[in-house]
Amino acid sequence: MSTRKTSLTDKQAKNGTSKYSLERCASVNEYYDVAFKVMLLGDSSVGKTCVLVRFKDGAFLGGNFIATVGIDFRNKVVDIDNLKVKLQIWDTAGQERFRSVTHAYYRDAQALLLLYDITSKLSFDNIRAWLTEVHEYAQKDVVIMLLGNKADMAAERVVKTEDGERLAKEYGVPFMETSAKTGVNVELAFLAIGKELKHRATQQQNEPKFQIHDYIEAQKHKSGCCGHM
Ligand SMILES: Nc1nc2c(ncn2[C@@H]2O[C@H](COP(=O)(O)OP(=O)(O)OP(=O)(O)O)[C@@H](O)[C@H]2O)c(=O)[nH]1
Repeated sequence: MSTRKTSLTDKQAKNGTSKYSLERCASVNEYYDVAFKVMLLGDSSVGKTCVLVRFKDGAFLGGNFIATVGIDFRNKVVDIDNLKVKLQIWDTAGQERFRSVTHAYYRDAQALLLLYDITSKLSFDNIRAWLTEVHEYAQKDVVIMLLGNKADMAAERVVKTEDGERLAKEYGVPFMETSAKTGVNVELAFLAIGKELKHRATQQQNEPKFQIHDYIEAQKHKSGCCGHM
């Protein structure tokens, strides 16, 4: 596996923290009922690593940008409907030169979070190319969610929320804007994916199908947030 598990550690080191390896060991034996693999995809610097760190640790990796090399992963166990669900989250390098490495992991993923940066038109335009790759390499029934990240950077925004919504609708995937910096919608994105996967895995025949779009909208209203920031 041509991974460099130090990629995040480098980022952490830049930020003066080094707790990751300890956490990883501590979580090895954490109890769970069911496990799913989730992959983060999108252009380099859209914020994949930061979104993952926000979800895992509730922290923001600010400072200098250090690109992920190859692929890295983190686990988090979350409670979903009284079940311990382990999300094994693969953080891929967005840079073109690592594409062949990441292709090898697509087929094992049960869900894909596809990110763009709301301050980068190019990263948004490239989403179609990412979706083409997804259709080529991923499982047919993979769960996909589109995330417009860096929603805190309102002054630099170049991609409108409606454009993200329109694209998501075109591909029939759920959408929300997130911020790894403020944390907005990050947990919701992972929990919605976890719920969808858990329902798929445990659903009884006569049970109503879980509606991920409805769940996301209901949670946004519950939190009193517009859901776009
Ligand atoms: N303001 C703001 N900055 C962010 C946010 N998310 C990420 N960043 C910054 O964007 C830069 C890139 O973030 P990363 O998470 O390393 O990007 P990546 O998508 O993992 O990049 P690759 O590893 O090259 O694929 C860093 O400087 C982060 O601090 C966000 O939500 N808001």
